[in-house]
Amino acid sequence: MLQVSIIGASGYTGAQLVELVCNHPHMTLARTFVSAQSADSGKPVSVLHGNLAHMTSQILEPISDDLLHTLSQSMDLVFLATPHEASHDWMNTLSQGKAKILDLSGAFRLQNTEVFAKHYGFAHTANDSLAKAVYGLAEWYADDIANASIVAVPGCYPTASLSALKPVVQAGLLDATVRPIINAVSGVSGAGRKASLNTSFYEVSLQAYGVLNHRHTPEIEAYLGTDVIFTPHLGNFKRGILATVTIKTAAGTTAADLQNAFEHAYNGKPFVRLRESFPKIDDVAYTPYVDLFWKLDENSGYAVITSAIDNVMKGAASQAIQCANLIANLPITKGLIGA
Ligand SMILES: NC(=O)C1=CN([C@@H]2O[C@H](COP(=O)(O)OP(=O)(O)OC[C@H]3O[C@@H](n4cnc5c(N)ncnc54)[C@H](OP(=O)(O)O)[C@@H]3O)[C@@H](O)[C@H]2O)C=CC1
Ligand SMILES: CC(=O)N[C@@H](CCC(=O)OP(=O)(O)O)C(=O)O
Repeated sequence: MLQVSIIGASGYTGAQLVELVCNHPHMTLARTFVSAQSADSGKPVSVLHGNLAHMTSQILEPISDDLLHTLSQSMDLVFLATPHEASHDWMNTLSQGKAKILDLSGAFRLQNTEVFAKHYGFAHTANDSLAKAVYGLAEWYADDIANASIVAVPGCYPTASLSALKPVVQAGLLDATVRPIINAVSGVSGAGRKASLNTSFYEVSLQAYGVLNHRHTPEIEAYLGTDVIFTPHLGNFKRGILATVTIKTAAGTTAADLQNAFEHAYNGKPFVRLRESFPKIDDVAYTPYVDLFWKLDENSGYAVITSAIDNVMKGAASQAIQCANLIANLPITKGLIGA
């Protein structure tokens, strides 16, 4: 059994990981952590997340530098479901032992440290760890992930956006002179569990934010290889992302070409469902799937692709488990689909 610890286990993605690890037939949840000063340290994780009540009696422990070192030596897998700064500051210590680290934050997704500093607001100084980090978009970088000691699990919007766009780029069907336009709506769980006015029940409506400067724009561009216009929106629902992606296809592209591109990209990829109509958020909420559908106007060359995911699952925790399965040489579906 793989010995697993989760740091940030009281948050939305951390608690989702607790559930997935407890249900995983090859993983044992050894320890769960919150920050050193957390008001929740000493509490059972199931007191904060009642859906876990039947599943675990794990207590949330306060993390410390000494413990990071211990975990690096004693665990097989450590999941970081923590703020970017915390993951950044801890990675060098955590990654020095045998443990493989799966980081759900954005701290190790961008190899360009200037772009990182501009979008994350602090300098990247964990150079050795950054050099080792592999981007965890599981359907696209499986071989690299399988051999990685540090996985930077993608952001939720980049997962939805790249899943829609990469097949088109890979097949050479994108007119690269016209930037893809991504409009995406996320449920409030995307903003994390901490209380804030913007995400309180009475305030949340449907609104664009981060316009033309969201940190996921450079992440999408880095792993797509082309610039995009990305506009996130906050919606008044709990879980899920619906991304509507408008592209100009290369001259002469047919509907059959697009169909072939998606079928080729996702043949044998059990978490990607190529749908026969436009997916809705309820189709994927609380699941590890990406649902895709598209329509091409062959006259104008414009196509609209819809991508739907659960931000906490495929956009974070279940994608991290996919990556862990790859590292452990287990079937990628283990603990997520079927037995
Ligand atoms: N929510 C989502 O849909 C997605 C989130 N992510 C990323 O995953 C990470 C976790 O997100 P999410 O679960 O939403 O966040 P939450 O705010 O819900 O949870 C954050 C967790 O980290 C703990 N924490 C906060 N500060 C520290 C610290 N300095 N040291 C140790 N633990 C700390 C919190 O507990 P406490 O403060 O009590 O210590 C809590 O357990 C973030 O980096 C986020 O950007 C990525 C993809 C999707
Ligand atoms: C609705 C909402 O606020 N969503 C978050 C994205 C969550 C995510 O993917 O997180 P990281 O890239 O930070 O890991 C945001 O826009 O900041």
